[in-house]
Amino acid sequence: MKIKKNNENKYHQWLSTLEPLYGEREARSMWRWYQEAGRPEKKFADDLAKLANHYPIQYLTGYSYFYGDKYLVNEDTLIPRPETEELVYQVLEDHPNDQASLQVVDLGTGTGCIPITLKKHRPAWQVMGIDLYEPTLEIAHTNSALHNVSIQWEIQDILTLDVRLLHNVDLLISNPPYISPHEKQYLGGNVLKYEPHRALFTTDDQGLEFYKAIASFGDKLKSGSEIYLEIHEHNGPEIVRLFEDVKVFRAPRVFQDMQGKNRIVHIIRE
Ligand SMILES: C[S@@+](CC[C@H](N)C(=O)[O-])C[C@H]1O[C@@H](n2cnc3c(N)ncnc32)[C@H](O)[C@@H]1O
Repeated sequence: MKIKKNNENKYHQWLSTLEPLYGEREARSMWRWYQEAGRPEKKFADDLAKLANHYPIQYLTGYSYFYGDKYLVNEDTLIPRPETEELVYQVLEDHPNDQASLQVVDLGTGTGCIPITLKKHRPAWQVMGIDLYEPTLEIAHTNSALHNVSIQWEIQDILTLDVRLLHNVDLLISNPPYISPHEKQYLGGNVLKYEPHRALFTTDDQGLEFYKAIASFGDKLKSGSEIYLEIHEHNGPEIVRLFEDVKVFRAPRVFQDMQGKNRIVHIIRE
């Protein structure tokens, strides 16, 4: 009874602090998330102060969800986004055969949410996840162990990728950094302040450097292989042009997300 009363007080404190910042619905859903995470009681005041400062609840509790599954996250990993679930959905939808043994590579893997989900749904696939940063890949590795799937993890720079890795690849997938430096001003404080900038930003003004690198590997991919890319909603035409210019690809298809925004580009190697 005492505990319940204590929890009630906390709940009121929670709502009065977070509702003005996040709205009622979000503040309540964050409360449920917090309860589920089972944080130690003595951390409550500190945790609430962090959340009031827009620290993501996913980093606070150490996990997030992707495609219905739980993933460890920390400040070395981007928090997986719903748009990326649509990318994975498209790949699975286009490749329903769970017996085919395809070679799949995910460039810029973060938590490993893309390759792990693909491997869970298509166990016959051989899947590799690449990232430049060791602490990020450590989280991806732990996530694959938690999900009990076997993925090959590689440290590589996408911009100077060892193209021998692409030799036998059937599906190349990437949600690379695609926000240009001058768009920083439009990002929410929580994203800008706490999520890893190396996962978000490009160094070029158009946010295209990773797509340019991937298009340049084009001739190293085998005939019939496919590329699936998550893109910035404003960059569809430029990215299509980049791949058209290389002349080894069929006309790229652009898919819209549930909000009707350009979000995925699909390209097939001739
Ligand atoms: C937008 S995040 C995507 C993470 C994850 N795939 C997802 O969808 O949630 C981009 C990822 O690319 C990685 N990255 C950034 N620059 C890189 C580079 N030059 N080479 C390889 N990986 C890089 C970042 O560490 C980050 O994990």
